[in-house]
Amino acid sequence: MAHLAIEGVSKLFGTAFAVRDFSLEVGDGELVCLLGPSGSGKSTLLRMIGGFERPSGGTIRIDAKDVTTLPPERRPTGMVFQSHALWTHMDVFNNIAFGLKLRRLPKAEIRERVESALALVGLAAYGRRMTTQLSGGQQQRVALARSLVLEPKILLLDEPFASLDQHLRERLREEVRDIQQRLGITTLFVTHGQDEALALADRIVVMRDGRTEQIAPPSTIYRQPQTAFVAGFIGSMNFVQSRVRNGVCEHALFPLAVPVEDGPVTLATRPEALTIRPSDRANAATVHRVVDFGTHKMVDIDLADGIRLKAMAAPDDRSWAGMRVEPNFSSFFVFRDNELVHQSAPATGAAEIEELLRI
Ligand SMILES: Nc1ncnc2c1ncn2[C@@H]1O[C@H](COP(=O)(O)OP(=O)(O)OP(=O)(O)O)[C@@H](O)[C@H]1O
Repeated sequence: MAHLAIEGVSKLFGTAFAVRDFSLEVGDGELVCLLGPSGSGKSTLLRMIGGFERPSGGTIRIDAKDVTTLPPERRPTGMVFQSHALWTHMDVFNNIAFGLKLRRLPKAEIRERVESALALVGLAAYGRRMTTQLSGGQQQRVALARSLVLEPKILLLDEPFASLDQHLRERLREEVRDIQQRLGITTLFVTHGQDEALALADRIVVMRDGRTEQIAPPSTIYRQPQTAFVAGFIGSMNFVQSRVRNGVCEHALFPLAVPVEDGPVTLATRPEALTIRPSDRANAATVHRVVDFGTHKMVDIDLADGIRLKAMAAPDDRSWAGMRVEPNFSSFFVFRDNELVHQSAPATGAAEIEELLRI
């Protein structure tokens, strides 16, 4: 178990910041996901924590000890990369034992620790296999065991399952979560998959251009996004450019009262917070497309002014195809210059979020 404190860390490559003034504390046994688009600085940050990259500024502490300039082998961290780089001339056992042999541990202890690491990742019977005779998922499990066998205080995972198919990825991430909880190991997990972050994390750090957009537990990130970027990056979101005049967000079809200063705003609402009802108003929206997911229907509607919104409808027999409808927002967000300036009454319930994640 370990506590990680990152304070004002930056990384410059030439004149460009890959990570800028980044701060984060990760508690004992916590699993934090770094989530963000390609190039947002996730890997660079992880590599700095692991000692593979030296920060241009700031400090990194593990259990109050400053490790900012220590090389990887002198840090209590273990890193698993996207490409596992196993040794092909060694069998699974020796791949995992390698780090322990470097530490000159007694043979019996090495055997015991490798065997328990193999059991932990579900490969107890594979010690004598060559790594070339393993599937992609098994190879990633070996890479994980190779890290865990060194008993790191902090586990760093850089998109470890990115090259695997969806089904296997889901299974392995559940296994990692189980192992992580069983060992109580402080973990940072880099991903650009929002499902992965929502499924795994105690807290999510949403990154953009080397900076933090928001740090919060998954349900808060989903239900109370603090920026338009976070709102659009996690889950499905409808955005409508609008303007507030005298406390009303003006739109012909859905004028909404919003207590913010006059001026341009971005209105945002999740599909599950947008209901539709049949309408014969002259400027009613028309249903463009209906996709039936079994648990619910996703209905694309076109407003008279060319805006397309996604609404969620009940999985009943009603055919919305081609109908004229009126939208109704049960909850919405208002952003100005990327910042949240207003959120209507509580957003969607946990059951709806779960349903959404099953899509
Ligand atoms: N060794 C390097 N030299 C120069 N620029 C680099 C180097 N490593 C990373 N960068 C740049 O730093 C920025 C952040 O890269 P990084 O790999 O940390 O992003 P990422 O969020 O992990 O992206 P991805 O999801 O694609 O892995 C990018 O603009 C990248 O081009």
